[in-house]
Amino acid sequence: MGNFQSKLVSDPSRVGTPSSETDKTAWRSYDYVIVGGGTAGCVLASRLSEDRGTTHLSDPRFSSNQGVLESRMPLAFPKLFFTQYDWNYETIPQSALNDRKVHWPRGKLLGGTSSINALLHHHSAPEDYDNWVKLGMTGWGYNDLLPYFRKAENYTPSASHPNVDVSLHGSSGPWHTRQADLPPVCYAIVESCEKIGIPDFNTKAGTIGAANFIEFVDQKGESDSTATAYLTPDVLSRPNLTVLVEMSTERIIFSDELAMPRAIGVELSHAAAAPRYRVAANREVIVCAGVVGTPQLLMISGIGPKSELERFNITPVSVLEAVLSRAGLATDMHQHLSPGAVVFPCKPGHSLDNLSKPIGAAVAAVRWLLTGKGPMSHTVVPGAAFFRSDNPNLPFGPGSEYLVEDLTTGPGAPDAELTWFPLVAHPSGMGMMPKGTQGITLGGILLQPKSKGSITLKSTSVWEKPVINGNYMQDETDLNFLIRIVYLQRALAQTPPLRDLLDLKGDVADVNSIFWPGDARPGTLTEEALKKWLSVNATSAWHPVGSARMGTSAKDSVVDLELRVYGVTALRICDTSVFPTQVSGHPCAPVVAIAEKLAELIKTK
Ligand SMILES: Cc1cc2nc3c(=O)[nH]c(=O)nc-3n(C[C@H](O)[C@H](O)[C@H](O)COP(=O)(O)OP(=O)(O)OC[C@H]3O[C@@H](n4cnc5c(N)ncnc54)[C@H](O)[C@@H]3O)c2cc1C
Repeated sequence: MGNFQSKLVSDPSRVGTPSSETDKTAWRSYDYVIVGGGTAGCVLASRLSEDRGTTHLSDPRFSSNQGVLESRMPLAFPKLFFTQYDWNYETIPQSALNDRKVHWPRGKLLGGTSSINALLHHHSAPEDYDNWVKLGMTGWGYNDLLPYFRKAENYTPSASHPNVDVSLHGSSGPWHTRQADLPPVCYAIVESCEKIGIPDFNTKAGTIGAANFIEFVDQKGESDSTATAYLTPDVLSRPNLTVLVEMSTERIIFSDELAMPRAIGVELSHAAAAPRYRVAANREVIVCAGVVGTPQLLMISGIGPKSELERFNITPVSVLEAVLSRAGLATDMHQHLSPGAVVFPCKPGHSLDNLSKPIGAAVAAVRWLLTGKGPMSHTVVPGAAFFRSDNPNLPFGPGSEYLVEDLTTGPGAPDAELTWFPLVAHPSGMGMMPKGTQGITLGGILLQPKSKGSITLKSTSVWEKPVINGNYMQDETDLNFLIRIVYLQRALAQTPPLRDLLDLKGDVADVNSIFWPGDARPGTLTEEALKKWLSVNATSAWHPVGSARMGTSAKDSVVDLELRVYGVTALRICDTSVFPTQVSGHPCAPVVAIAEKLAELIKTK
């Protein structure tokens, strides 16, 4: 479409037709209308516009990723939390988490959550996808997706990481990945992991293992979101691509003239009370609004569970019970849960805690600006160990007494992850601690929790956030997993070479100290105290998926195997909401691979 000089368009009158115009043939039209310029949306916009099909991409309010320094400086991503670039969702009070509301950050700028995330490039376990095939999703196994993981990626090997199996990585895709130079403590942790029985995970030996991550950071040391990777100046200058910003899609419009409703366009606006504009989709509307935005928009547009549509008097277009809603019920939104940050004191010179001093941060920032190197050029959570909580050879200590179920996707897949931060992280993992404190932090992720969450409409307006219920730790097995993770963290800290860098005294008796339970006095580490600590510190690990899942039947899923929404035509979904089940790792590279696969599928039809 169009001859826009501006690469990002924020004036809806230039791209749409006022909603007062009822003659659909008069609406401005595009071949594809992509709702949501997030992680998956940017991939689709870029790939679909390669062949000059017409693409229109929309993203709400806070427009460009350009000029947002914290989105380009790898270590700085937590600084975007609670800002205008974060949707700032939160759950309702969680009874098992001391009635706390849990923050759910989501990116509100081009690139979506890939513009505010921790930059970890991880495929998750092959069995996760092979399990999708077992559930009937032919064509979505690991070997089906691997070419798309590779197609997206432009990996630069590093002499300091010779174990990486490069056959699993692409070398000519748009998305730059690499390994960073990290503080020595990060390598010491990997060595200690090997000593307790968790080997390197970057090899063909499998996804159970420990390593410092490959990060989506380019050769200049800058974060590479899908916006910077896929919407380059060249792509943005394509005459057939219009990227619309500072706006929300308020609803999908369907034609009622056919036997099966057809998505014919969307309605957009700047603000709840602003004028509305319509754009028509000649071929398809593709919703990429993310795990919260997608089910919300579907329900508001008439696609969702009968009871939820009735509750808000929404005219049904397609009744699909699997769109997440159902107030108060645990449905199938998969998520990840973290026990919280366990901090261990360390000897001087081994952590990045100098960055908590303004002068230390300023020197590091200037170094990064001038050279692209130094601590600002890598993520704050650079490595992890993936393991099975039922591995009898791991030193869970007293944690072994807490029973866990096998909820993994296969014998080679992990159910838990132990992460590390080379500094003292705030208890919620998002900030720096008081001056003078030196330490390293071990985090953790329960990868396959038994408790599932739900999303419910609050109103019929996209301008009002929906109700999110994480439903965390409603099943005791989830609590038991977290207890095992904490005991494994303590065992790791006691293992050289990590132990030699730490300053452990084992005498912290105050359960409110940042060094409890990491350096706890043994007698204080009672079951009651640890469970209380977990209820106060456990939090979301930022990976909800599956709120509009793929499946073989409209009875228990929302999209078919080509990501087409059941019960309507010309409407697809492509984002983490379509994951049929949770992956036992990090979902950003998987959703990019899914978007690459869908783009090819659409282009070759
Ligand atoms: C803090 C944090 C750290 C993370 N770290 C990692 C990591 O290191 N590695 C990893 O693999 N995963 C990580 N994740 C998870 C991962 O980033 C996300 O799962 C993934 O990026 C989600 O992609 P998506 O396409 O589903 O949605 P998003 O990227 O969130 O995109 C959705 C887009 O839709 C837009 N939108 C919503 N509603 C509307 C509407 N009505 N109209 C128009 N646009 C709309 C949003 O603004 C957004 O741009 C992290 C997540 C968080 C929050």
